[in-house]
Parts: sequence; C-alpha cells; structure tokens
Amino acid sequence: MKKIKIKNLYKVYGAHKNFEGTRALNGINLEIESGQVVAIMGPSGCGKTTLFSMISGIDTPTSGEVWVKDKNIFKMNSEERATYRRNNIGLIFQEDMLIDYFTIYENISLLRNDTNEIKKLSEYFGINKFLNKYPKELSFGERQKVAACRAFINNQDLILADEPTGNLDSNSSKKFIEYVLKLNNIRNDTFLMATHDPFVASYCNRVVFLNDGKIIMDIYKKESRRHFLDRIFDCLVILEGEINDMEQEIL
Ligand SMILES: Nc1ncnc2c1ncn2[C@@H]1O[C@H](COP(=O)(O)OP(=O)(O)OP(=O)(O)O)[C@@H](O)[C@H]1O
Repeated sequence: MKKIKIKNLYKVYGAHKNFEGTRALNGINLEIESGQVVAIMGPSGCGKTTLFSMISGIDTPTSGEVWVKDKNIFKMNSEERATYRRNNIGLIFQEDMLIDYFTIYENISLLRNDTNEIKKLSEYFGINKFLNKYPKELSFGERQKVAACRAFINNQDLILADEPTGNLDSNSSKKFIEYVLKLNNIRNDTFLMATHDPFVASYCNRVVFLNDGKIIMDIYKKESRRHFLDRIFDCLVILEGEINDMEQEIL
C-alpha cells in the first residue's frame, strides 16, 4: 500500500513583487510504501526540513499535493490537519525538544498517558531507569531515546525524524538508529529520516537524494548494509559534482 504520495510539490518562501522568492521545493514527486524506512540526504538548504513540514502539514505548499493514507492533507482545514498530525505522525528532531522541568515520564506522557505503553517503550529503549529523572540529568544519546519514545507513544505509524542523530557521537548514533529501526520492524511504521550521515542512512531500505529542491537520485538497498554504504558514498560524490557545477554556473 502507498503510504505517502507527493505530486508536483513546490514551496517558494518570501516571494513578493520585487523578489521571486526562495524555491525550497522545486517539483517533488515521491511515493513511499507503508513500512518503508527512507533516508533523505542532500546538502544544507536542499529542502529536507521543508519537505517534512509539508508531509506533516505544519506548513502549506505553494502548489502540489501530499496524500497520506489516501487523504489529500491540504484539502483538510487547519483543525482537521492538526488532528491528522496528532494522530498519525511522530516527530523526532535534532534537538530533542524535551521540557526541562518535566520528568522523563511526564515528557513521554504528554501526548498519551498510558503507563503500560510508557513502561514497554522505555524498557525497549533502555531508558526505564530514568523515568523519574529530569532531562538535564541525561546524556544527549539518552535524551534522544526519550524523544523517540515520545514519537512512538501515540501509535503514530508515520515517523518523521529530522537529523535525529545530528548531536550524537558515532557510537550513540549507531545505537539510536538500531533501536529505532528494530522497533520499526516490529510495528511496521513508515519511517522518514533526514540525515547528513551516510552511515546512519545505510541502515534504511531506501535513500532519496535532494539537491536544490529536486530529487536527483533514489536508491534501494538490495545488498548488505556495508555495500549499500559504498553505493551511498558513490551517490554523494555525484551530488558533490552537481553542487560544484551549480557553483561554477553562479560564478
Ligand atoms: N521560513 C523560511 N523563509 C524563507 N526561506 C526559508 C524558510 N525556511 C527555509 N528557507 C529556505 O529554503 C531552503 C530549504 O531550507 P530547508 O531548511 O528545507 O533545507 P534543509 O535541507 O533542511 O537544510 P539543513 O540540512 O541545513 O537543515 C533554504 O534555502 C532555506 O534558506
């Protein structure tokens, strides 16, 4: 089943009569199957965060359509869209967005206060011993696992993670992504992750490369993670070539 269908999506920021604006998304067409684990890669400013804010309905596109589970989310009014977001989407950001004066338990329970589910998820992520502590008492890696628990708590089946390992060292990144993907396998959620890290991307089944608001490559894992990582590096070399060409054109 198609989980997400994006058709001809454009987002232009800040256009007015003397300025044509910034084209953050420049005609994106993308389909994602239910249960797929997809990394979105590309240089800073290529449109990854903008794409996520369109899929989550946080912001509206200039033109184009986003269908999630057979619903065109920009045909909903803003109230319906807020309900859609709350019930369907789990968000994980680079900054964990935990509330410092709430305990870890309270932070996770904000969306759904289900003691059994919180116990299960926090045990799964190995943070159950921290439930009565405060975010400041945890390491970055531990805090990011709390953020993941919060994203999964409401049984959302679409998780959007924007640079979730951006603040973690390589060992914590590896542990974080392994935990998230193992859980994802059990629940068959659809997982989209923006990342600059090829190693983290190599854990996904598919990597979509963006440049300048467009999809320029889209690859699927058919081999071992190690070999997929090599292929991701090859794509990054091609991407770098494109960026250099664009810079030459501007000069
Ligand atoms: N609210 C905004 N107003 C104006 N321009 C914006 C806005 N948000 C993003 N942009 C511009 O749109 C383009 C895409 O930005 P976006 O944040 O989606 O990129 P990104 O790939 O997520 O970058 P990064 O990897 O640095 O987070 C950039 O040129 C950015 O400057």
